[in-house]
Amino acid sequence: MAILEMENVDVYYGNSHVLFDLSLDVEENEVVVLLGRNGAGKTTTLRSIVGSVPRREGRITYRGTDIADAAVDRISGMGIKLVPEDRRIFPTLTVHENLQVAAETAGDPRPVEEMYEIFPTLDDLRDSLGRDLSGGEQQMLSVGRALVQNPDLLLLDEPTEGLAPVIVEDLRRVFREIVEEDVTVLLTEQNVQFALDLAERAYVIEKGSNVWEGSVPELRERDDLLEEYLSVSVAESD
Ligand SMILES: Nc1ncnc2c1ncn2[C@@H]1O[C@H](COP(=O)(O)OP(=O)(O)OP(=O)(O)O)[C@@H](O)[C@H]1O
Repeated sequence: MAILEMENVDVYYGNSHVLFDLSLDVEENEVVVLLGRNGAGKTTTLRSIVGSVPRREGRITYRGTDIADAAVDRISGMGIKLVPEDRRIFPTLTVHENLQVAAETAGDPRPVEEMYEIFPTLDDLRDSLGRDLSGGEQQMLSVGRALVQNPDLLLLDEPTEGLAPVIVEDLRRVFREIVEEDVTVLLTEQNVQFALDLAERAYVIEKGSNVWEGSVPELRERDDLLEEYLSVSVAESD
């Protein structure tokens, strides 16, 4: 059963029309990836789900409740947590404090210590300030801050952006463990290889519109789509 449903959604920034009749759904315990080039509308789609940009047309429902006009706090309170592209950790708090603050603001948090089991790298950095972490460590902390809040649906916006390949490899291992925990995830990615490795189902969007949806194994066979909309070859995505 779909827990999140977006139907025929249109979003504007001022007069600029950015999402056109966009539809997608995410089922419980599924990992779904939203793929598309720079500027395709991936971030805007996630923002419309969490309520930070209003939709002008269309329906967005979460577990059967209409959330299209709901406030950001209410949507967060329903268990939808976004890890934004810019990570937004607290630079002057330690790793441990960052996790504690996130846990304290959640209704039903997980124990902070569990985050150190998922991210052993963070365990060694408990007393380090957020601003002193590398990009990969910040990304782990940012995901840890969302996970400690025990999300019902985790939205990840380009988690590998700007990270060195060796760090992406590390993240891939950690994310695999996370998705095996039965968390429901909708992620956006430009790193097709990373995305196809984690997700079960994919949507491809171009200029704010759906151009394809299907299973990841099907997408791997679609060299034409990967080249046309994502500028990668099948060989690169293997
Ligand atoms: N705050 C804003 N005001 C006006 N236009 C915006 C704003 N944010 C994004 N846009 C425009 O909306 C379109 C979709 O942007 P969006 O960030 O959703 O794409 P994306 O697929 O996430 O790409 P990226 O990988 O660059 O983040 C782009 O044309 C972008 O320039």
